[in-house]
Amino acid sequence: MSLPPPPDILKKVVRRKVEEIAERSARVSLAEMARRAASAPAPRGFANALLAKAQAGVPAVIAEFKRASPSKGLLRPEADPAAIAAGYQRGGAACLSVLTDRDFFRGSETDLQVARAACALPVIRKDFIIDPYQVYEARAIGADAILLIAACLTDEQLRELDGLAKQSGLDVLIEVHDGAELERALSIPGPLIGINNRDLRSFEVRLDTTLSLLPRVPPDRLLVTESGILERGDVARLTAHGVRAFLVGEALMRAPDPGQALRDLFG
Ligand SMILES: O=P(O)(O)OC[C@@H](O)[C@@H](O)c1c[nH]c2ccccc12
Repeated sequence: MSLPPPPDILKKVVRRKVEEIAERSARVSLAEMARRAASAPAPRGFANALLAKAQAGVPAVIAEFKRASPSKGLLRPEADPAAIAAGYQRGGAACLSVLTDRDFFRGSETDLQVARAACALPVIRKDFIIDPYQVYEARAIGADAILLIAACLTDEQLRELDGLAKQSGLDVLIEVHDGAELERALSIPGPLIGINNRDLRSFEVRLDTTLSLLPRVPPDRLLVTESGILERGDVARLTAHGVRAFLVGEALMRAPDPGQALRDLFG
């Protein structure tokens, strides 16, 4: 895993997504996917689960199921989503995040469905969502929320996908990495703002990304700090600056017992 990253993995992933969406909508039409979305079971309330923890003064943690990533290679390729999701719930997670991208993260829709069925936690579909088709698909497979990454969407796409998600009953986590993206995200109403400490273009991770943008996040938004939270010191540093919500993957997925690792990190 010491190879340098491709110059812009985000572009590469988005190019592949465009192909993937064409393949998928040839198999299951947009209209059919919209029907499946409309008949999916009621969402579990992703944003509310986070807000409840944060308001209670305990860290609101989104614990992530991730088998592999372009930046870290294989983390736990044979992991069992049911066992890990149940462990995350026992470990005190507020919510679950499941990577569904296949080609870059070795995830799948099935991983999300299996993980969600094994616990009572609300689940966010972690993928590169660029098209309404994927929003319906998220709802159809039972997701309670989706991630929208500002870096790969125009303002118009952000608004359209956000609106469609909310109409479908999904909560939305808008992810930003710099001040310009934060301004764009703040123009869209909603309780959650994700700040990704990892630059998806270079893979560089700096917790200072969160700390430097934090003063610009209004108090009526819940800031979710994402990526690179590896040890208790990281949590302490962010908490000391008022951060109340965390998205953590690698540190948990690499541990022998991910649920216990969650407790150790935040307990
Ligand atoms: O494994 P980490 O460093 O704890 O990071 C988790 C999560 O933030 C990361 O997986 C992530 C954040 N935004 C993304 C967008 C796409 C794919 C993955 C991500």
